[in-house]
Amino acid sequence: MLTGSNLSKTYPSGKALDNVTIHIAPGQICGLLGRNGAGKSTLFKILCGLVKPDTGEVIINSQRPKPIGGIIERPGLYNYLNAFDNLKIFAGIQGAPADAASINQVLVKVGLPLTRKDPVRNFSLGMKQRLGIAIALLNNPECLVLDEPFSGLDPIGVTSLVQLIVNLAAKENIAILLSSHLMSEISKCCHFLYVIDQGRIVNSGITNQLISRHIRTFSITANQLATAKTLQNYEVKYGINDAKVTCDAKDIPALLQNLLNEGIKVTACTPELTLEELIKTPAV
Ligand SMILES: Nc1ncnc2c1ncn2[C@@H]1O[C@H](COP(=O)(O)OP(=O)(O)OP(=O)(O)O)[C@@H](O)[C@H]1O
Repeated sequence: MLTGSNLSKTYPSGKALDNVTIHIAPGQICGLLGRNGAGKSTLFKILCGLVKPDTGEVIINSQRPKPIGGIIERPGLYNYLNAFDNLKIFAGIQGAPADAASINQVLVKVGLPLTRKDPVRNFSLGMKQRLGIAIALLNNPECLVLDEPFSGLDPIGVTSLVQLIVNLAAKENIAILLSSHLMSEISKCCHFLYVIDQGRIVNSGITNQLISRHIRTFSITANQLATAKTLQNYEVKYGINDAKVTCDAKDIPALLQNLLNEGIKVTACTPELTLEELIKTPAV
């Protein structure tokens, strides 16, 4: 169990964290959502013991040799060495088993091929992220913190990293905290979400509940939507291929029926949620 309790931090540039409290249970994946400069990295650095908070404390109940491991900003790698040698060096630094079998086991755990013997400077961003996670996993930590793990990855890279994170939480029973400013990516793998803005937690909750509570925008796809009379009763933004309609979720069945009555066949109706909405309208 990882608990950050009443954490505050002020830099000369201003207040970066303001009385932040978070909890993450073993096997749980928590997402920290926030815009640039919201305080995500500062919180991660405090949790990892890299920055001292002005007030508050971090408590990790752990029987494992390493309470917490993680990647903050980018994984720090020796780019001129291969993945195996990177892991061997970090295992030496962290006092983790550095024999070939143990290193290969970690490579397999994060889905890196044992056959790649070339320097990691040749690796794709996704592979570098995996190697960073492998280094963080050395010594079997209780908690894993990943700062913007999906940044720069293509959709296939995101999907496969999401799968890795989900597997790690479930199989290794690790408490995982990851940050992002993108709703769609973080909502795919997190059990619980915290929303941070200007250093404060402004919203939080079980992911599904938080999302359904705040959805007010639906993307509707159909032919001839621009001429639909039904939509004249709603706030609508027309896109090239869809119309974004603002309304309560309970109004959607009637809206779709009215469109059908007009002869407009809806082919997709997708709920949309932006970070701005989660920041703007906190939970009651
Ligand atoms: N070492 C530092 N010295 C001075 N100010 C800092 C320092 N680190 C962070 N800050 C400031 O604290 C605030 C929060 O920064 P932080 O990096 O924690 O945000 P973030 O949510 O991680 O942003 P991003 O998504 O852009 O990485 C920002 O205003 C930032 O400029």
